[in-house]
Amino acid sequence: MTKLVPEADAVVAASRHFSFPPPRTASGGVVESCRKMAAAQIDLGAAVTGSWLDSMKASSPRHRLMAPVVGAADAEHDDWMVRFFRPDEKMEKERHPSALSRFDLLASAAKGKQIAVFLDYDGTLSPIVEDPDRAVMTDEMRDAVRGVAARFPTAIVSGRCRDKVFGFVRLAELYYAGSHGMDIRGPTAHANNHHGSSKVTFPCFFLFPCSYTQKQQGWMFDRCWLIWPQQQEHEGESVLCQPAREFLPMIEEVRGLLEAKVPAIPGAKVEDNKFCLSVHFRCVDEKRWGALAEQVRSVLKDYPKLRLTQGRKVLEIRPVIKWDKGNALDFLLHSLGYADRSDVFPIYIGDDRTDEDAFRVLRGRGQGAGILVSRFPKDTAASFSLRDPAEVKDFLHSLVESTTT
Ligand SMILES: O=P(O)(O)OC[C@H]1O[C@H](O[C@H]2O[C@H](CO)[C@@H](O)[C@H](O)[C@H]2O)[C@H](O)[C@@H](O)[C@@H]1O
Repeated sequence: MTKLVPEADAVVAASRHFSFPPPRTASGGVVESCRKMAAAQIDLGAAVTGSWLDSMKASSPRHRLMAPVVGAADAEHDDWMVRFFRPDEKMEKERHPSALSRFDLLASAAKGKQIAVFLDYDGTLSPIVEDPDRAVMTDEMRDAVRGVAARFPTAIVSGRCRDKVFGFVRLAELYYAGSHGMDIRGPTAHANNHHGSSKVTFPCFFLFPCSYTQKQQGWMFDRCWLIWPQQQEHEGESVLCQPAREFLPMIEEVRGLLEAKVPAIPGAKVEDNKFCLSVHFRCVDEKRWGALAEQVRSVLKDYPKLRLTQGRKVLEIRPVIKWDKGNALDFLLHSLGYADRSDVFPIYIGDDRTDEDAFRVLRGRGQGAGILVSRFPKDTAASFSLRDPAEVKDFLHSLVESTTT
């Protein structure tokens, strides 16, 4: 049976929005710009150089593991939400109000704008569990996501391998950004999609037949796939963006090395996320965390083109290119043709540190809302909060209801 994890460790969230298909660009299109953006942002100093063990402990604070009574944690959370709240002041003055109880704030900010929804997976759409292979999503959550996707461009933005997260979500009408945004693909089905914002402005190798769209009062292309031969995975699959393609052989090599070493630490597990790797230590005795960190370090020292980041009880190994969920959000906004529009309202929901990159993008754009999923107060660039996936589901339903005429 899937074991739910009772604690809440370090988390943060972000949001993203796509409009499809991508706009034409002078530099050769959105894939080319994806390549250039990645190349321009190589982060040579990102490898963890301090104490890995300290960092692992810091990301798993004891007070979160040992919150003595639920009431105490609740009080702390409420304080976090309302610390700077004054009813007459603007949204920014409220610290991280609940996106549910202050749905009115969010709805009024979004009024008249094109909403787009970006969803992290683990800890956001599915509860954190001990076995990463069992982090399934409920049918109720799937229905909620389906409802949102029928109204707004919707994307899953996950650290997982894209195929794997698709296997959990199983909704073909969504955009998927796997491997922390290093593997982005558009929808493969439209399923009652009435976004009303799709315009074909991008040169494509394949165009699907166009159709008359009443809402737009004109002929529109239903769908358009860009096939970039170098990055195509298999026949018929379209890939929008894979900025770390050249790192695949290296990641594969490191995966083999880690899989040979890591099982020596009981409970440790290597997960292949295609353009990145996860080394899980949720089930490792804390006394062995240092040994695990040393195993990983001994492998990575020979790979200066890889860097290490941390998630929830997981060490994440990825290419040194500066490409994260924030870049993926930017890319998708460009792809949707929303990048320069002021009437767009991207909503990004996530629970992990990696989602902060996307929250920051929203802050930088001065658009939309980042919603952090967390039971505990945290430093975050998000504007709103939700406690857990159950509240995320309720929020998604509220979003649909508030925009149903
Ligand atoms: O960006 P995300 O979709 O949130 O993915 C981040 C990582 O999520 C998964 O690990 C986390 O969830 C597991 C299942 O609940 C849990 O066992 C683990 O401790 C968490 O770190 C996934 O397995 C990783 O590969 C992702 O990088």
